[in-house]
Amino acid sequence: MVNITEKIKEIEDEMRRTQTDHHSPTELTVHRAPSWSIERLLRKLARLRAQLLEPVGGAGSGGGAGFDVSKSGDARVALVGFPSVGKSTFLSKITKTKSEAASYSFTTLTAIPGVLEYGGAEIQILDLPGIIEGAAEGKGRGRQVISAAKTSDLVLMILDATKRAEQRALLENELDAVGIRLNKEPPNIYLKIKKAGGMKIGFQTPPKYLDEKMLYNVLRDYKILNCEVLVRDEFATIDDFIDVIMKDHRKYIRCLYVYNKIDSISLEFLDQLAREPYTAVMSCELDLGVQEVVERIWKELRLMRLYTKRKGDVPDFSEALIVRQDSSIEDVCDQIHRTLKETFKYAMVWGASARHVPQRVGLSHMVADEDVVSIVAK
Ligand SMILES: Nc1nc2c(ncn2[C@@H]2O[C@H](COP(=O)(O)OP(=O)(O)OP(=O)(O)O)[C@@H](O)[C@H]2O)c(=O)[nH]1
Ligand SMILES: [K+]
Ligand SMILES: [Mg+2]
Repeated sequence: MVNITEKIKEIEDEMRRTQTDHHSPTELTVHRAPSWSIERLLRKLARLRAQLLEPVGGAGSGGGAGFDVSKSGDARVALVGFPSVGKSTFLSKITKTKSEAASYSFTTLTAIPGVLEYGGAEIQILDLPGIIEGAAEGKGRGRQVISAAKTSDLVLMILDATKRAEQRALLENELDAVGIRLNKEPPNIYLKIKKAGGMKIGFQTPPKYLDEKMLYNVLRDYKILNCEVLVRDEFATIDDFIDVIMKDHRKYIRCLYVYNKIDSISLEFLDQLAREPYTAVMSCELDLGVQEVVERIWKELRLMRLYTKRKGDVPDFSEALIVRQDSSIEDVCDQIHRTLKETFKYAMVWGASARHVPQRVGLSHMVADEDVVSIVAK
């Protein structure tokens, strides 16, 4: 068998020759459309690199495991997208890690972690191989990529603003197929499986898309014969109900759609993209909007930075304590130490959550971003 890596090298050499043959140095602008022969070589290269991604033993044997990269920092963000949309370029821009970027597809063959430092927080950014249609069924490293996405706190779906609009829905379908629900809350349906007593099905408000018979049939399909169901959402669908039954295999993750390469689209189209929900636009090449995307990442992660202060000392602004939004002093205690709550007497709070500064508060007080907190123990 001919070595794929050698073949790839041959094509890369040929591309280099073609490029220097056809263009004088002054013509070498970034936005130049590739010539026909270059395009052919790029396609060939992508095909070969896709073979490198195929799991040994054929498609589908890649299994459900992600890449062997341990989680670190305060949160994990996965860069998911089709090949060559600029995932690696973005990682190299916002972290100190350099991930190889090139004009051919499947440049990245494994998960490359980088650390984004944001106001004292450390966010792990995972650059991943590009995925293609059929990824959920195990095409390429698709399964592995999707598993990595499943472990993240935020999916950053990187899209190429110059490519057709369907790319977004195609990717969403791939993630949906393995139980990832983007920007969705778990359905508001109560289900308790029991040992006996038959099915008890109730609706809090008259349902629009469901009835008792439909739920009964689904439950029977899943061999759940004894249970209690209360549908609290009048707009719940059968798919929502199945998600509740399959809740151990569902993951609700926030997603930010990021259109890259806006340097190559019209202003009108840019304006249209930027208005879509959960969407940001950027050009890594021209360094446009990149910092805004970083800020959106921080916002979507819904984290807060707190600073601690010892009695009589100045606050320690060198190291932030990272907690989820909607955290109380009790959550803060748990974050600092497992048993701190037991000796907790009161806390002093400076900042946006304090009615007057400082405010003396108890465990149930809700903190705000950039508050300074001093815990006083018994
Ligand atoms: N015009 C333009 N090109 C860009 C931009 N960002 C990245 N590129 C180019 O897009 C190509 C692909 O970039 P990569 O960072 O390798 O893309 P990727 O998504 O990591 O690709 P794979 O790892 O192969 O999936 C490279 O030639 C980049 O120089 C941008 O903002 N505008
Ligand atoms: K690439
Ligand atoms: Mg890459």
